[in-house]
Amino acid sequence: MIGNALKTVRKIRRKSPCSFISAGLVLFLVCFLGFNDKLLSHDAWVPASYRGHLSGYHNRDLRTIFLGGNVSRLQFKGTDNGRTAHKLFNFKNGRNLTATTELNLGKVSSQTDNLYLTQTDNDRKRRLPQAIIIGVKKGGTRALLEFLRVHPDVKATGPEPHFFDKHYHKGLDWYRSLMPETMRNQITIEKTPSYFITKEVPERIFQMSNSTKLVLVVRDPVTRAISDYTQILSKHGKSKSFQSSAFLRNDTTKINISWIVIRIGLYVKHLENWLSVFPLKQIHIVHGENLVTNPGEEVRKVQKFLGLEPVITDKHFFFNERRGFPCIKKKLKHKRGHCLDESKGRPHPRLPESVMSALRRFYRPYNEQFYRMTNIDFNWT
Ligand SMILES: Nc1ncnc2c1ncn2[C@@H]1O[C@H](COP(=O)(O)OS(=O)(=O)O)[C@@H](OP(=O)(O)O)[C@H]1O
Repeated sequence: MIGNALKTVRKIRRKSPCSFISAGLVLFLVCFLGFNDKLLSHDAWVPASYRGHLSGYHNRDLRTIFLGGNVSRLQFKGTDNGRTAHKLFNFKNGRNLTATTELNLGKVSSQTDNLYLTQTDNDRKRRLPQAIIIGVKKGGTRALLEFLRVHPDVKATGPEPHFFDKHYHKGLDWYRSLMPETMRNQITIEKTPSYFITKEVPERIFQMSNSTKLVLVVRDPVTRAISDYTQILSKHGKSKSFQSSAFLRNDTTKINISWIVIRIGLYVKHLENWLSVFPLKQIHIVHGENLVTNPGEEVRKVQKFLGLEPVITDKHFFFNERRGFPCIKKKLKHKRGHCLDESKGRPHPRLPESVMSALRRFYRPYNEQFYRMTNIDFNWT
């Protein structure tokens, strides 16, 4: 039979080469499509809470599903009155499902539901950050980054890249190589608190992208300075006293502005430099004290500023009495959460009241200018 078939094929090729080529083409398409379909079906069933490449998550009753990523086929398997039921979505040319896309799953619903996903183009790659936490040192920048990281649409660098202040000569490709891989719908973010006080940084970030979203966490400059000094003590062991560095000739009315620990707290001066390049609306300011007492509120505002779904809510936070700080649950269903390490929230040395009031007096006019510049009253004493 095979011999006869081969003979017929040879006959057609001799007599009509065109129809032979067309037949071959049709055969190829059939094979390719069939094979392709098999490839698609090789994707595994995954739990509905799967967040992997698609950063998908579902709401409590599992009747709708929210996904991010480009998907060509999405199948939902669950139960309907005890019977297995399927719901299939076919997106012919792929569909970019954003975090707000709602797909109606109809009656398919149960706790054991599974998702079957096929992505056309996940477009995973390293991207330059669209958002940067620019400071301020000791303001609570690590806490904010760790909180934001819980959001499925946020990817962050671990260590501080220090690209725009220390490693600028290495170029943007070097900077990009430090970034985590992201999907198109995800936001890449990094934090380097020294950017805030480095003169050249705003212009350099603007050159990278003038739409970069900037986040600044500020904290009472007096406690910030003591926090900074505490870090110096912990790194260098016994150090000069706070007073001997902060005041000239031990005179509490003569503040040593050239000491970096004092200078960082002149927020208005540094912000002026940023506002010569970026409009204020592109800089979101986080209230550092409120980030400790009401993290849910501050994170909600940051999510809004970054154009993210308000995934992280008050429910994600719990207060750790021993640490005296809020910690975060990566998933609501988790019993335990993630607290920052012991280098955050160190006990501060107690300074004499005369030193404290001299510092408060010194910072007050700068703080008031800062409130006016930002239109926010931080109420620092
Ligand atoms: N949730 C939570 N857990 C722990 N610590 C918290 C938290 N929220 C804010 N903070 C405050 O963050 C301060 C450290 O700030 P930074 O992370 O910006 O420091 S650094 O510039 O990266 O060194 C750190 O300062 P110190 O208390 O002086 O150590 C904390 O007061």
